[in-house]
Amino acid sequence: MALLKSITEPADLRRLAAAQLTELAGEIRDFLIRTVCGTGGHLGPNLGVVELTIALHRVFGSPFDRLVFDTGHQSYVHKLLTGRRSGFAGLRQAGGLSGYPSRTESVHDLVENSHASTALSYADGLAKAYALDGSDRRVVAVIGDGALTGGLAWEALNNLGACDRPVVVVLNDNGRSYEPTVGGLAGQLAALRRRSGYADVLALLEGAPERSAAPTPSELFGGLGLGYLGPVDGHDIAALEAAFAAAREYGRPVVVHCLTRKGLGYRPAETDDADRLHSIGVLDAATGTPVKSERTWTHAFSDELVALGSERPDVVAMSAAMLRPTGLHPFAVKFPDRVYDVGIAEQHAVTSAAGLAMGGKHPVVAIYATFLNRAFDQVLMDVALHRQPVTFVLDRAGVTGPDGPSHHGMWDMAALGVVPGLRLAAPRDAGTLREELREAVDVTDGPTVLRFPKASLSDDIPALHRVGGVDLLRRPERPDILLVSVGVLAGAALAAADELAALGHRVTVVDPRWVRPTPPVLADLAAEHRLVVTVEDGVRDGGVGAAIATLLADTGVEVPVTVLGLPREFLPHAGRGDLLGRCGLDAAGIAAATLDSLGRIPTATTA
Ligand SMILES: Cc1ncc(C[n+]2csc(CCOP(=O)(O)OP(=O)(O)O)c2C)c(N)n1
Ligand SMILES: CC(=O)[C@@H](O)[C@H](O)COP(=O)(O)O
Ligand SMILES: [Mg+2]
Repeated sequence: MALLKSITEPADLRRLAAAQLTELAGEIRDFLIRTVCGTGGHLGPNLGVVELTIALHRVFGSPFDRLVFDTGHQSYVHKLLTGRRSGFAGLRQAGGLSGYPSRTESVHDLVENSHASTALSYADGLAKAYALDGSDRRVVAVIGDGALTGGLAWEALNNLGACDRPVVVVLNDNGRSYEPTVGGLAGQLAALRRRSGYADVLALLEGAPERSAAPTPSELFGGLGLGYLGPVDGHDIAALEAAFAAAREYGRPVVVHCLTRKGLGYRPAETDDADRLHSIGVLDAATGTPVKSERTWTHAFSDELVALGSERPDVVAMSAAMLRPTGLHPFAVKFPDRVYDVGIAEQHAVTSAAGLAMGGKHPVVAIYATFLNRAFDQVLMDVALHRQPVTFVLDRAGVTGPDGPSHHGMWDMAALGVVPGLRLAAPRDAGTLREELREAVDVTDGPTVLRFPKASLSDDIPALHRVGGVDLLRRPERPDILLVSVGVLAGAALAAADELAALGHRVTVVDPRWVRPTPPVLADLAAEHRLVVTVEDGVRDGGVGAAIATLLADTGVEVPVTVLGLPREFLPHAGRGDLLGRCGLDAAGIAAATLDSLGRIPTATTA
């Protein structure tokens, strides 16, 4: 590790000889395998960009020249080369290194958002700003072939193709998102990958007559007005440096097409046909096998969807390049012609689902809660306006944990709560997940949404009985507090009720199940208590609890409501339980907030 330890800033790279660069690449791979297997993270993607990142930092002068990493999951090597090796022991842990670029960590980092397909737009804007300042700073956007399937990237390419600003687009083409990249673009890139090597393309660009018979370097990009250099061997540092140096002087936007291999240098990743160990938990580094495997909410959804698929031939499934992470793979195996992977294209996924519904199908769009944010208009105007029966299954809802602020799925219940005709359920356990999924696909006149966390499953929580669609989980004699728990927080709510009961309080606990729109029966239940407390793992403002307070106000039920939820903040990366506790959404926090509210109820109204 001597060479890696000697690199504290990119300038240190430029004094290394070629042989040392190869040795450094080996040290970086060893370091990544050893540390990321111990912490979890994006091992496969980062093993694929070792040489590419070394070459980038040798040719471009970060932070004067700006490097923008699309999605940012492949920025570990960049972090190692910019002085953050010592932080990797705490990767993606509370107070530790972020798994994505972080402006507070380094001046070399720019974009923290882990949502794909944004880098080219940032680059376009940065280049415009530098052009206005008369600066000759270069802007380099590193984008994967998967991220290039996102529509936003093509909006940016359309603009870049018409300008003469010095933007370098480094296309990190490993042929995969998680799975092999899909769509017509994948075919085009595959054709380009099969072309001769980089030197041939340079000769072509220089117009050497013997090359004139070859096709133009890239109809894909050239046709848009962008330069194209490549394909380049993405693991040959000298070739990469030559291409980047040519790109740096190109004078207008140019794509450098780099061919890389995801997971290179770690056999379990290189041989993993699923997703080249794209995003891993803690692994046994020697074998590449997970240290622990547990049954999660995703498994419960996956199994029930397969069962539904056998009963309902109209049910089809859709993913935005995340077939396995969202649990759709078993459905795809059993019903290969009824599952669609549209690439990293959530907006297209939603509107295409509206089309499928108009065609008589019932699409189930499986997507991480945070990634649906970018398709809000499509849910609102393409699905709900037309009252189309599309079911959205939002995995990673609530606090996800290690992936940090742009991954927490905390906005859905507030954002989707304003969509007319949309119904949203928050199951509390596997049993209610199965039940509510079936209820959702039976809805024929509008969108339905289910949301559940990135978590292992606990035991099912039985209901005493159901009233107005709401499950009563606890119902003491002469209750004084109504505790409304949303989804997975039912366990914490019941534990809080136990703590309050030990202090003599009598707490009714209910699970609304379908939380948007607000079940009217909650007004009747509230009227029987002297305090209502709502708890949800979604943003508090405009969330479920706020809507319940509005219901009570609209129906004249004058019972105080305490709304507990996530703050309107970007929450850091940390353990999920730790973050929920910090936000007062564990049993102790719920009990304390309830006692505090009780203490503020004027005694005149005390029963
Ligand atoms: C909008 C959005 N959808 C989905 C994801 C999940 N995701 C993270 S990385 C990734 C694959 C990225 O593939 P690529 O851009 O080719 O990068 P590679 O991992 O191959 O280096 C996906 C789908 C995301 N980050 N953002
Ligand atoms: C970068 C990205 O968006 C995904 O790779 C994400 O990190 C996966 O999250 P999970 O590990 O929770 O599936
Ligand atoms: Mg890729």
